[in-house]
Amino acid sequence: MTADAAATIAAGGPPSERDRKSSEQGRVPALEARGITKRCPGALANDAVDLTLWKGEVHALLGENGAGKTTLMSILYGMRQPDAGEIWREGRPVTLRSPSDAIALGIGMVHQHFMLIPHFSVTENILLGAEITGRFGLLDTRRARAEVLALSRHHGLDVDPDARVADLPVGVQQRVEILKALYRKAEVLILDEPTAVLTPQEVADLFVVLRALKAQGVAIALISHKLKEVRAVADRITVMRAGRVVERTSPDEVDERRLAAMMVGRDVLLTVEKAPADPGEEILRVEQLCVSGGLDLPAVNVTLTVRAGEILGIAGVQGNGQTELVEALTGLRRPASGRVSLRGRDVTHASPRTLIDTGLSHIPEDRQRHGLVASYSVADNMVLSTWARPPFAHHGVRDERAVHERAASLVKAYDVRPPSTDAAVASLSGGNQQKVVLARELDRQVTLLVASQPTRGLDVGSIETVHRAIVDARDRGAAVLLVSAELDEILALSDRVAVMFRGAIVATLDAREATRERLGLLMAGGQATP
Ligand SMILES: Nc1ncnc2c1ncn2[C@@H]1O[C@H](COP(=O)(O)OP(=O)(O)OP(=O)(O)O)[C@@H](O)[C@H]1O
Repeated sequence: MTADAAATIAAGGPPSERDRKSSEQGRVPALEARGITKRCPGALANDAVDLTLWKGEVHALLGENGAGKTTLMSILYGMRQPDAGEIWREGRPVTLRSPSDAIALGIGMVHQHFMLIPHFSVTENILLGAEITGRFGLLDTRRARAEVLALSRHHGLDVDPDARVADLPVGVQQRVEILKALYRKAEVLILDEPTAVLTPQEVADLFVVLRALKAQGVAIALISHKLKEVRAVADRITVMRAGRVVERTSPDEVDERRLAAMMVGRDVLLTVEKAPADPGEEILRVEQLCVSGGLDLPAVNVTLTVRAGEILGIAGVQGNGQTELVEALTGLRRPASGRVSLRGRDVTHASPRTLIDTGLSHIPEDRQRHGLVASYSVADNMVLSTWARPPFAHHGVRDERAVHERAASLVKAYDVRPPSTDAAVASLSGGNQQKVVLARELDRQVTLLVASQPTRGLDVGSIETVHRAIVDARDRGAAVLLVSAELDEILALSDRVAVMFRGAIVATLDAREATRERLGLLMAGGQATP
């Protein structure tokens, strides 16, 4: 086994110091992928990938969008089957036909989109599919509740077993997902971009949990695009590019810049270069816009303005009304009262179509729901709002050549991979889907750009492209409203920063006065300091 492991590692690159030491000590890996290959239409998603997970380590999987990380993790969790290669669990080859096989072997996974039932309690969610029954097959809820409580105490995962999942913040819901895996006796835990939807405090809390699990011997595989976090929590790092493992390293061997370059195969600017703003006429005026929130959401009441040639960043912890505000501004939600004007024209109740015709571009927070038609091709998505007009149609007849020529040039300009205009958008990785939205929205005369979480799920190289594109739109005279839960993004791009808390804008600062600390305090409901 030890020699095999060493051979496996050698096949995909040099073994790291730790691999070597552990092999020498005769330890058996918790989980191993050996030569995993997975072909997808138009892409080799995994190409002879080797990965070794040791007990008691956090192993980060990094890679540019479309590198094959999710595919590999889905295979290790039995959701997809490889075309070639083997999976070994504690020194034995195993076959994973489904997630139930993986769970039975002590492998758990927490997906990016949680799989919990919102109206069930924490205990009910954890038990689902693994119910404890007493005599006569009846559910033993008291015992189940006690076990959930004991498990959460044992692992330091603080949750109320009786709370309704829908009432819990995202970070706590994630704890429920982790507990669900641990309840099924997971010794290997796969986490797919676990910090993408968390607030900075929730990220810190999660890392405390991960370190505790590690100390108890759990092997943790973690997909992430956030290099700072990877360096903070990982013991080892495997970097993938175009389906292959390209580097194996550890946080003490590399800095962020080097990691970024490993991921995308070139140097990446981790900061955006931009000239000071030169704001022109007022483009967007929002006056006491009231939008009613959902069941558990705050009502929104906002007043703001954005001028041509400036970026107004809206900072805030997610769930403070940003989504409702953006939906009201882009015609997706009816405001209850107030007024919105675009270049002086009242557009308070305008339809998305009218808004697009007035010069609105929108990068939506949820690209699957509001940005793309997944079953349509890349080309069709690129012309989603313009296909019935010249140059893409004449007298009601679509000009296929014009559509494909435009789509091909956008695919090239935004580096969409694979570079096909015919591929269904559903087959692209998340980051590449985002590039399609971005290309379409910026490829027209933009008066107002509303960009909501524009780089969520994107790799550092793509973030650089998106940030550049947003600053370029500003420099061409667009007014930009940027909504982001990422403080780094707000600080990097904004000329002014407004902080949203409980549905209201609690402060607006010049970007030069906005520091992480100051914004963090305001985002948590603190007072602005002079
Ligand atoms: N079901 C599928 N059909 C066609 N192509 C697919 C399918 N699943 C994955 N692919 C392709 O396989 C490659 C790897 O995708 P995967 O989702 O694993 O990447 P990733 O590294 O997780 O990317 P991201 O960071 O953007 O989530 C991509 O080129 C993707 O287009």
